[in-house]
Amino acid sequence: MKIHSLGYIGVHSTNPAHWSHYGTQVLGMMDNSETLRGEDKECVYLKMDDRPYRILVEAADQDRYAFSGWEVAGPKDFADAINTLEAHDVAYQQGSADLIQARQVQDLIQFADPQGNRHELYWGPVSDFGQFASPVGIKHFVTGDQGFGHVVLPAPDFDPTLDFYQTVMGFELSDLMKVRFTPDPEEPEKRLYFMHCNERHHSLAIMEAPNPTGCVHVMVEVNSVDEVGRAMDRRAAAGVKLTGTLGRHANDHMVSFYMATPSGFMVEYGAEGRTIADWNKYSPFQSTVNSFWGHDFSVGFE
Ligand SMILES: Cc1ccc(O)c(O)c1CC[C@@H]1C(=O)CC[C@]2(C)C(=O)CC[C@@H]12
Ligand SMILES: [Fe+2]
Repeated sequence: MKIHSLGYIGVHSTNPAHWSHYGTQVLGMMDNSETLRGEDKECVYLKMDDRPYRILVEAADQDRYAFSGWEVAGPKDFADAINTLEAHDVAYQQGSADLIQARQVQDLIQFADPQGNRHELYWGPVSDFGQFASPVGIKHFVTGDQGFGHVVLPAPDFDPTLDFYQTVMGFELSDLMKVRFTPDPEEPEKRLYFMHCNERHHSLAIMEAPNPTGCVHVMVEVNSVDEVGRAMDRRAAAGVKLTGTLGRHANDHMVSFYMATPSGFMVEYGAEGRTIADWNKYSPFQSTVNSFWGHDFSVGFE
């Protein structure tokens, strides 16, 4: 299947109002819930560009990442995607009219990867082209054809999950890492595979470790390093936990830091990520370091 981009993410929250405050005052997005909320008076829609929303927060009895929404470019790619799922015996659910209305798309299906990570696939987002006006003065998030950003999902059952993303969903490998989480040399290395579906270096990564929050992190990208610095200040002012210090990644060249979200997983807030215009000229590598500099994750365990 041919995926255009990561369109939106869904999170579950025991208190969606926390996400409204976090989304507007820390992330710097707009709360577009008043316009989009239907019957569900609790859910929060966060807007970061000309789309009506890119983060959807649903009230639930658990704080966790809920689903990734993948966009395909039109009805033909949508039909092709369904054929591919059927050919691989992947169970999927057709979205109801109510769900399609709530998501503001033309058509939508839901399915899970072999690990149980939930996905939605849709085409034709509804847009009123309402301008993005950040409550904290961010010029713009880097989205468009590169999509929302990226998501890192847990995949302790690594091989079938990797195969699903590459063979069924059509992601291609950007690069990979083998990570040791403990100093114990007996402990086998865990794989971390970065994959792409457009010019963004990676829209998806899978990590060979469980995560009770349903997600390792999601990344959003702003237009300048100064904007990352201002987000660091807002993070500190709001008393949000820093989980990874500022650094520049070796693979996608992103300058970013990591912090907690109200639903347990982390958000990576970055700028200056590179794009790959021609993947035919690119060759995947294995990196042995996270970053050229920075990105100390030990602060998250303090
Ligand atoms: C290494 C790397 C490259 C590009 C990225 O966008 C990116 O997020 C990362 C770091 C991924 C990852 C993490 O999020 C949590 C802590 C991790 C698991 C590590 O301990 C190594 C890689 C880290
Ligand atoms: Fe990341």
